[in-house]
Amino acid sequence: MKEERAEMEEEMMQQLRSKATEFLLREEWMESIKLYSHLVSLCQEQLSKNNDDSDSDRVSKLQKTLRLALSNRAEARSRLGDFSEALEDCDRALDIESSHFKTLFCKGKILLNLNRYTGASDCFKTALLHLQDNQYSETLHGYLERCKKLEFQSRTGILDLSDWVLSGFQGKSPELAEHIGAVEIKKSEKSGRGLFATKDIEAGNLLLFTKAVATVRGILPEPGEDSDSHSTESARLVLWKDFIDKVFAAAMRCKKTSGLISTLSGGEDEESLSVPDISLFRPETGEIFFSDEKVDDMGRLLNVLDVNCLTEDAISANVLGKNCDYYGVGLWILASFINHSCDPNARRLHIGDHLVIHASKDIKAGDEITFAYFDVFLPFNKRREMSKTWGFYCKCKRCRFEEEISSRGEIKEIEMALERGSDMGSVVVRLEEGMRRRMMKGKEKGYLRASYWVAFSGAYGLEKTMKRWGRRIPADETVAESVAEAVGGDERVLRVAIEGLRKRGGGVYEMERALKLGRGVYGKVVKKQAMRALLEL
Ligand SMILES: C[S@@+](CC[C@H](N)C(=O)[O-])C[C@H]1O[C@@H](n2cnc3c(N)ncnc32)[C@H](O)[C@@H]1O
Repeated sequence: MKEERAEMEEEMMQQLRSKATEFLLREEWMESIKLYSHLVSLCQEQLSKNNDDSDSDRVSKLQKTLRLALSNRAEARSRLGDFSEALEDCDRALDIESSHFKTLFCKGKILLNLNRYTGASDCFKTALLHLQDNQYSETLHGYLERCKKLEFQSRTGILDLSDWVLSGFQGKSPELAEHIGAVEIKKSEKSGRGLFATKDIEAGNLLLFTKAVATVRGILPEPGEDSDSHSTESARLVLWKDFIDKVFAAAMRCKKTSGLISTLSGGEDEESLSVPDISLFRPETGEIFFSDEKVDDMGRLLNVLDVNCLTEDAISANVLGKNCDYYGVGLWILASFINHSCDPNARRLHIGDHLVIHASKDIKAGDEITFAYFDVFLPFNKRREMSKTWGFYCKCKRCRFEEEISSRGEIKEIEMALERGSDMGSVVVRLEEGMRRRMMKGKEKGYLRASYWVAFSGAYGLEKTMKRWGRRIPADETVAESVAEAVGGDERVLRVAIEGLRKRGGGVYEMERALKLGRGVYGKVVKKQAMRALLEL
């Protein structure tokens, strides 16, 4: 009787196993997970019943089936991006057979996806030791190479995208690691928390690079002949809805993601928010217990996204590769702790779904890291309006200085001349002479030149204007450098500097100056030759 039942149970398990495998092979992951889960329960039930069974053959057969079910369920779960649960399955399968090739391979791929390069590498190495079929050898070596490259990037924060840039951004964007440099989260004098440097950082060096929780991209119709602002807005709303769904799904799939999202500001009283330890954001920190997870509160999630999302085409960002043709929005968790300044010391670069943040000026240990939320090449009053739409008043050094002088007659005259559409050359001359009279120096000059950048670029761009005013206007490269030193450069400043360089037929020294400006704008992500290609030099 007992034997008969055992036979029936065995047959049932066989059927389950072959059906589940069929779904797995057909890539019907959900169905196969369902059946493997059933098989796992049956095996566990049988094993507990056979605890004291003297039939060791049967116990070992059951263990084998359980190991197979766990290993295959891990594969299916990982294909759905359910990495935490897939990892648990792998560990359980490896507890049964620590050298099981398929499970080691699957676990390695999962750890690689979770940016845990050393753990992934260990799995691939152990899998190589237990390789029975040489056809996998090349694949495993390929994975080991990838782990090595990504671990180096992650540890050193050094990227070299030269080949990709020199190929004209052909193919997919390069695979990037997660890197958190010399930074920490602390209370900020601006509001709530901010990101701070823990070491001196040279301009161009990378502060962090990180993959988005989710991104969406699309082409927004330009308001014009074929569409109006209403259709642009509806297209944006469709993308936004898709984005919310993606963030929600990512948070539901991974407890760590959901916990980290819950540390972000939802625009409430920021002073009351706690300061999370930077180690929580490191990929090696696995599952974490968060006491106040609030991600299933849709209202709060929407507020968090509203406060923390970044658009790729912002003026303070550069986009490399094909994404620059799209409107893109994303959520990058650690970058969300960076506050705004009109006198920023960092910029961002978008590569695929990665955000790369670099120092756009030299940063001292203890300084707060800031980037611009909006265009800071605008006069003080315009910037104030912009920061108001973000719900704060910027009180950075530059704003404090410009607020103080904003009521002066000469500033008012310059603004009126700009409004009247006066000759840009005369506006620049008026500003430069005013600064000379007031004996302004260094950064103060850079601040005002950035604020009235439109006048400078307008003047440099018109031969007629330069003929008339040229002798009373400082050289384009001098202005570009003083602006970059004060508020960090951007592509517009670079363009003016490079145009000037071209006109003068630029020597080695001038070329070096342009490359230095380029490193401030793009960061040190390419070697010299590729930087020249980026700058079209
Ligand atoms: C992306 S979060 C930055 C991190 C935020 N301070 C925190 O504690 O989570 C954006 C919010 O920070 C605040 N913020 C950013 N820059 C600021 C600034 N310069 N002055 C005042 N508040 C600022 C605003 O409340 C803004 O909505």
